[in-house]
Amino acid sequence: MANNDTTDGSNETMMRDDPAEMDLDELRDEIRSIDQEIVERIAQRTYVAESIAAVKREKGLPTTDESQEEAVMERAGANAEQFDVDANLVKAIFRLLIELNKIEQNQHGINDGQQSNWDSDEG
Ligand SMILES: C=C(O[C@@H]1C=C(C(=O)O)C=C[C@H]1O)C(=O)O
Repeated sequence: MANNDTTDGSNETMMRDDPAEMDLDELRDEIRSIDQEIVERIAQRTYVAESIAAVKREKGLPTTDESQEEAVMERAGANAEQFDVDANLVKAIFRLLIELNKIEQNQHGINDGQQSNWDSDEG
């Protein structure tokens, strides 16, 4: 087996076995493990954003920062291109991650009055 240690934050998919030599169950195990890592990293991203929101609150700043959001989106597009995946779809995922943070921040009572794009009376 290849070295599957992912703790260094490197792009682990590049380090793993050749998919052509893995059977379906092994490949689906690989996906399951990656899916768990993705959700874990999303949770970590949300946790850091909550810390940022707390600092902003201390400083009397709004939680939403549109110029920072634009920088995040631009970075997402550049990273997508680097790894040869569809930049627009990756940016759509990052738009959702930003919205997730805003919803979490609202739920923790640190709403600055700005609505998330996903806030709605319906649903
Ligand atoms: C995390 C921050 O707060 C909000 C959430 C962002 C995000 O999820 O990337 C970006 C900008 C802010 O609207 C931040 O300002 O960095």
